[in-house]
Amino acid sequence: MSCEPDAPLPYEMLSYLDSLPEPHIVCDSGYRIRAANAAYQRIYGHSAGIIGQRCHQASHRSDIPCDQAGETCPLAQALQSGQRERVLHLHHTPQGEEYVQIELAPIHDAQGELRYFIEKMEPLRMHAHDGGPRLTGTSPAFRRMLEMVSRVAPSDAAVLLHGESGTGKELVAHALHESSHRRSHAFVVVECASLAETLFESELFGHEKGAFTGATHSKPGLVEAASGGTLFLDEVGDIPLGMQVKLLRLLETGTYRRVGSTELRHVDVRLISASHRSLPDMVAAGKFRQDLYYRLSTFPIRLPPLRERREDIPLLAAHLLQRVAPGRDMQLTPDALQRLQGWPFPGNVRELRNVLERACLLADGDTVEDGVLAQALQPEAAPWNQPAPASSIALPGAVPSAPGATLQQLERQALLQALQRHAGNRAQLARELGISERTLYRRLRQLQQDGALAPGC
Ligand SMILES: Nc1ncnc2c1ncn2[C@@H]1O[C@H](COP(=O)(O)OP(=O)(O)OP(=O)(O)O)[C@@H](O)[C@H]1O
Repeated sequence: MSCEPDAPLPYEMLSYLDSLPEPHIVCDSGYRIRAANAAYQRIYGHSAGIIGQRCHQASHRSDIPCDQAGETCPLAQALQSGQRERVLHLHHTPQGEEYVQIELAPIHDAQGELRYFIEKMEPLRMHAHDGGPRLTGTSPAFRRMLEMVSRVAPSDAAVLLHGESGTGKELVAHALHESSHRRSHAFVVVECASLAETLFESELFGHEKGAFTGATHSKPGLVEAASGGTLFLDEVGDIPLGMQVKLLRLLETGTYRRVGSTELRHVDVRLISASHRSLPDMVAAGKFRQDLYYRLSTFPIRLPPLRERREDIPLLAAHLLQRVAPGRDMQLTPDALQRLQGWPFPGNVRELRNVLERACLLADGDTVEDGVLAQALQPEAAPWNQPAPASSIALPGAVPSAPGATLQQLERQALLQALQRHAGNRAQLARELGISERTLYRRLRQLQQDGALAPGC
């Protein structure tokens, strides 16, 4: 533990802090850093330099305390409340800028005087694995969402992530798992939209040998695979009604039965679910059980669409350019960046990623000029703006075009036209539309149910 030499802190306190695995610092009420523990030195490696500095200088490179710079300051809050305070801050660290969960505890002396503040710092894990996509953003809307993530991550509460397609729900689910005590166990994704009703139960709960035709051996389900870890139900609104009651039982009792077995099994999983559809509306329409909805949404988190956090586009673009063109050091010109910031992005971050990937393919060098970007944005716009080609194959129940058509009808028409252009290539079609393959699958299934598309198309 390193500590300021001319005013030694109680040895017992320093020795205790050194035994803790998380980075801790000790501050006085004048914001001065008095000591940093061994974990801090191990992780941040520059503790000697920060002793004697003010905490806002060390973490924010700011000469004024956080609360005077428009941020929440846990030390100022604790001075007022006399209690433990928690906040999420964006810190400068030797590894770059990093979101850190801060828990600050006030320490009193024998006379009840407030003497010190012990600050625990835990980085919020923003990606599923090193080198993988990383949750990126600093806008107020993004930070509000992240604050919720950091609050609920350490608990076992069921979290419901809701927001438009492409806003990063799966990425946030990973961040929740990685920032929880379950991170050394499995994170198992259940793609509810792509599981046929007949398969759902056996996929989720597993089955015994001979339970149904083709069950040649017994097989554990996804719930079992997630034991001790996190089960992520993506597009939870697509769970068949008949299955919802079984899921409810799992949530309420922690028990389930494999298909073809009477044996009741126990499992310990944390549940995170996601939906781009409004579950309360589905409850009102009788398509989703209310009791299950309440059970899943102990802690709901809304993911803001990209249009509510346009300030994040430059940072997101820089991050995504590295991902889509590794090793090329791609940059956008100021004009191109401005064009990007004016784009509506109905497909959110996924659409941004696709546009940038196309732009990198179209650009010859390391710079994406405005003209190239405009070209890259076209395929995103094309399905919504182009009239139906004259040679369009007549599909059963094709919807009318404007005037008088509703937005929903136009969207369906655009999808049918795009489908003709990409016959057979669903992945390419999904990329062009800026939606996930799962979302595309759902939309196609809806068209088939409505009779606008022949089954099997
Ligand atoms: N804040 C973010 N920072 C960096 N990348 C992001 C962010 N949000 C989303 N992405 C990227 O955008 C794409 C879509 O994200 P993701 O699949 O998590 O969205 P989703 O909301 O689950 O979509 P859907 O509802 O269609 O399943 C992914 O490539 C992901 O890495």
